[in-house]
Amino acid sequence: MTKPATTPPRTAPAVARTPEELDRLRANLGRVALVPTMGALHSGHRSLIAAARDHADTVVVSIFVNPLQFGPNEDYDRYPRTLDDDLAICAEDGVDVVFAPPVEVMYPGEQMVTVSPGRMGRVLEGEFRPGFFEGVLTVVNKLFNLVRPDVAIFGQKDAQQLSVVRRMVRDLCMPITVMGAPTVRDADGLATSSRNVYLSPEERTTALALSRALLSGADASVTGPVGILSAARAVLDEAALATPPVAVDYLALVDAHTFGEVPNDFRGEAVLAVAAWVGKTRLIDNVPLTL
Ligand SMILES: Nc1ncnc2c1ncn2[C@@H]1O[C@H](COP(=O)(O)OP(=O)(O)OP(=O)(O)O)[C@@H](O)[C@H]1O
Ligand SMILES: CC(C)(CO)[C@@H](O)C(=O)[O-]
Ligand code: BAL
Repeated sequence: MTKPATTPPRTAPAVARTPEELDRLRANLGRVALVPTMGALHSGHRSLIAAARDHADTVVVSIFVNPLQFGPNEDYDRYPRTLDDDLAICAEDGVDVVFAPPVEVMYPGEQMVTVSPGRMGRVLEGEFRPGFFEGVLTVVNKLFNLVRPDVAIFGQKDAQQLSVVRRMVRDLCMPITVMGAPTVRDADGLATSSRNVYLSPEERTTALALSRALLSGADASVTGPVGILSAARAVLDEAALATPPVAVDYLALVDAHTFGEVPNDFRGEAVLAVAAWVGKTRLIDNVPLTL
């Protein structure tokens, strides 16, 4: 006789919406891991939650679409908000606490004091999204102060964000370990992202050029920075002629620690990063390379 398949019991996470509710849950948490998110959870977020489980006794997921990191013409208003589905995923993945504050709780008045990312935050994403990293670091700082995690997990998919957060923790002596988790991709290579829901089927097909370009660059890694960039650029140039086209904001090969562009004789950890528009959707992707 075969044993019937059993599904593990689902326990709904405790949900806190205010710092006070969070404080009431604080007793006996042991080692705490925080996974900061903007919700609309997908397989990428779930991999961060799994990594958090491996490194802590208590997993806290924050869900907050942070207005401070969106520019005036960006997608703050239409960003997907799917809290009920997110809570079901958190229950399935054994998240202990979800911190989902309303905007008034995180920003009760004018945010006069903010965190500056320095020059690392002014290139690539920082150049195309002015104020973005200042908004990210300010909210991440608030989340760290409210949740007080021992470890915080961020995705390599947002490689510059991961590096800038690491640098904030180092430069401001914050007692937190920052961990990076690898990029999760769909079977066709597209990095999973909450914004992928904006893509029409045709746009999604075009969008595959981003991961193809990165793969092509990585395959050319023995040829050095110039060869890597021209291999990736060739794929993107072709995709610029597709219907609908890919419109590139940047393609860059940068030092993984400083996000400065690498010289041709560079040796060390690098990141080949791309940001591009497909229709009205802006996508980013990257691949880490050791040169
Ligand atoms: N495909 C992925 N693989 C690994 N980590 C990911 C992936 N997508 C997002 N993350 C990580 O999840 C965390 C929360 O990101 P966020 O909620 O902004 O999701 P997102 O899918 O990146 O959304 P967006 O579409 O806004 O870029 C970040 O640390 C981010 O790097
Ligand atoms: C880190 C973060 C949750 C801050 O709002 C956001 O930038 C994100 O989801 O990557
Ligand atoms: N995933 C980074 C958050 C943002 O694009 O606003």
